[in-house]
Amino acid sequence: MTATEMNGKELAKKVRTDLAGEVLQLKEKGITPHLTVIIIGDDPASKSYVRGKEKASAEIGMSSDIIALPSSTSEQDLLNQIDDLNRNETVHGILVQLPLPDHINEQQVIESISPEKDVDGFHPVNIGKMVTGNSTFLPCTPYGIITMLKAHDVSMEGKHAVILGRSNIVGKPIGQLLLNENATVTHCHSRTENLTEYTKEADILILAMGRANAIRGEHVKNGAVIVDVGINRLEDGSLTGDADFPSAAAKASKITPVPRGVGPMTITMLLKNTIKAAKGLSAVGK
Ligand SMILES: Nc1nc(=O)c2c([nH]1)NC[C@@H]1CN(c3ccc(C(=O)N[C@@H](CCC(=O)O)C(=O)O)cc3)C=[N+]21
Repeated sequence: MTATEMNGKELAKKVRTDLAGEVLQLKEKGITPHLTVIIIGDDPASKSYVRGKEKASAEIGMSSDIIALPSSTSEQDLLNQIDDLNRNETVHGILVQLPLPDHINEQQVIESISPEKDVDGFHPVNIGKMVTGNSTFLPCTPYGIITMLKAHDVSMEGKHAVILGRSNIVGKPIGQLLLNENATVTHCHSRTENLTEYTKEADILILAMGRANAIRGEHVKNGAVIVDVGINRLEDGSLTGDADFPSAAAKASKITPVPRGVGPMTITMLLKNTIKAAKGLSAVGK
């Protein structure tokens, strides 16, 4: 089989056109959806992602601002900033760019963001709602993946979805969302024995372990749907996924490229969550 490409950049463009319409409607009511991004330190990759979020917000008519703090910022200073943003009614979404410096407790910071402004969907309240299937803010990458699979008519019901990777922001939550779609879900990770026995059985294979070009055609079931969440920067500066694209695409029925796959969908879902926050739909009782 030769796979068709699920192009996230093209789908993102379509979805963002719809979102721009929603922003316009909100603006007519006097509400401009606003996202505040906090970035600590000067990691080039983080800075580039944050610029991407700012640009995407502007393109659909939303407003955003970036609070750039030095890597020496104390945890208390960061918590104080978040507290101000929680109280600021003009701010609808708050995103703290991860990873944080070692001296700051990431979980503490995530829990300090008001669940109603947690457009990343990382707060335990929002994770709990996702698990029970009555979500408010779904985490952006898994939400983007499900949106892509549905847009490409991939049936999930009863299918065996195998996930490689168990991070809090991708591996664990995508498993929950696939389960909510009635897939049969297997989580694999770095300690999994005989990994390829699982990958070869996958109808839907989610690659989120961060190992450049590690999964090749010989590890993939004929006709499988592959979603590649890997973002691996090679020495020559180019970006590649966790799949060895040519050989994996030769076996699969559908596959996402890297770049222009899951990444642009992640940002799109962040915009969608921020608009939802601006509508006040996350507030208790609404
Ligand atoms: N609080 C928080 N929320 C996040 O959502 C978050 C985070 N921290 N930390 C880092 C990761 C990574 N992430 C990406 C989003 C878009 C692309 C993306 O659009 N990539 C483009 C290519 C970009 C390039 O060329 O560098 C693409 O795949 O086509 C990539 C990576 C969000 N993250």
